[in-house]
Amino acid sequence: MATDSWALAVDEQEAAAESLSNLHLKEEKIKPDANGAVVKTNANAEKADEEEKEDRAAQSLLNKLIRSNLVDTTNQVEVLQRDPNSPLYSVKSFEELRLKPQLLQGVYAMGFNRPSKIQENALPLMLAEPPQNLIAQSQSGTGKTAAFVLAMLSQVEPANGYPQCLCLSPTYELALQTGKVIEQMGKFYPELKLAYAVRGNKLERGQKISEHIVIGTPGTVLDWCAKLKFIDPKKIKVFVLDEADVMIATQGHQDQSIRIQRMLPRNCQMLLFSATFEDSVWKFAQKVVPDPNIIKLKREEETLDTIKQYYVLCNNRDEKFQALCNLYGAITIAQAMIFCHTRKTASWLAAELSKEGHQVALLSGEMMVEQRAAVIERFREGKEKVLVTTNVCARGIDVEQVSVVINFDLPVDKDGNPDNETYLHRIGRTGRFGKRGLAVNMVDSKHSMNILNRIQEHFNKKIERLDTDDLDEIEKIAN
Ligand SMILES: Nc1ncnc2c1ncn2[C@@H]1O[C@H](COP(=O)(O)OP(=O)(O)OP(=O)(O)O)[C@@H](O)[C@H]1O
Repeated sequence: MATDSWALAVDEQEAAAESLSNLHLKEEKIKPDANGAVVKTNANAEKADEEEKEDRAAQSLLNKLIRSNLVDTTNQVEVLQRDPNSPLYSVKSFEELRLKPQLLQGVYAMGFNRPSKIQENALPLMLAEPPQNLIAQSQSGTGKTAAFVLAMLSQVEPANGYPQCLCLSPTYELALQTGKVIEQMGKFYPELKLAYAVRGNKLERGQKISEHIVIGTPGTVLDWCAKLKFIDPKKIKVFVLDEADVMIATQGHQDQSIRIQRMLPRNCQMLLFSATFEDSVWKFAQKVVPDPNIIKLKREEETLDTIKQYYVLCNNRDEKFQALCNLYGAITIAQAMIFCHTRKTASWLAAELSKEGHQVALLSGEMMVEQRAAVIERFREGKEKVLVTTNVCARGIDVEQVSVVINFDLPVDKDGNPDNETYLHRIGRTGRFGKRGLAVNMVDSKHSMNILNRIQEHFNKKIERLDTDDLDEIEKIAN
């Protein structure tokens, strides 16, 4: 039991450290805005909330930085119309939307041939006359940002030199990412101007903003609307709340967003987007989007059906390392990801593997988000065949071509129970990428054997024992 609680303590410590490093990441780069809205540097205060918030924002940014394609899905979009009697429009081409020619040109220049699943339904709703309110949820990468950017760009009247669209993002970095999409899509629309309401962007008092679209974080946007009056909120026609799930995990952002929303005119179009839809997100969404249409796109389900699962019985960490070395030739036929419980173990393991002459990449929470994105990018390009990482750091990252997963430590939650969801996400495959895969779990104590058994029971899928001293067996799994 002592080792279990030790492992737990380490896990918690590491998870906290991962998140704290994200705090540093922000502190180094950015100072809090006048409203103090950004990051509390006193990490002990409101610890849990802050960690969660920083973690989610960092994950979201990381996914954006490494994504090169639309995440496609075979699931159907669920649409709940405010007026169930009105016809349900969906479009299969961008032409059907009768966009301004400059915008259509921008869309095609981005390489979009046809609307994504969520865009098929969301775009006609958002571009309808009169404009409709919308709450939309679908996983990251399904085309939400592109959808609302197109909606904002369509509504702007460039002759009016004042802000007409307002978009809230949870962090400075995420605001910049969305700004980039606006700039790309509006490339052939040069008269259209964009302003960033983020800390550090100081304007002279008494000034009015002439840009048509303002994108920023809630604290600064609230200042610009209420205290400094750079923006006249009464003239806003489209209000977008992006990454609502990340937003509400951030202390203060929910209240600030609501205060901004209350300043907008009644006929302003309200749009809210989120990758997930927990109760708290839903409650928030209802507060800021009156009379909404609702669009949901379920995540593609992952299964363990095409995965060969094994476990290796060891007595300690060194034996696990030895087993891994025995397996190394077999697993590096493809690309492999190795998951560790803590950062310390991940660094140790990467160093030991390097000493053995193996070329491995290490993805760690200590790195800045951009550095992490670079590591993943190199791995995706196949520059390294093995990526060593921790659960916290790699949560929510999709590296599709990985067909071998090694759980150097089994995934457990904060209470020390099996983390089945993480196990499935690490190892499972969606129908679309229905490739075969291989998972090897390292077990080094009674406790971890118990975790493994519970995982096995949960999924009702047998995990076979593998003897890594037996070369024939190793050969068998590699094929
Ligand atoms: N219709 C489309 N056709 C092809 N690619 C698209 C289309 N719409 C968006 N994309 C691309 O797909 C990727 C994901 O799109 P987008 O960022 O809009 O998704 P998202 O749902 O907003 O993700 P996140 O929740 O992470 O912000 C981007 O690289 C984007 O350029």
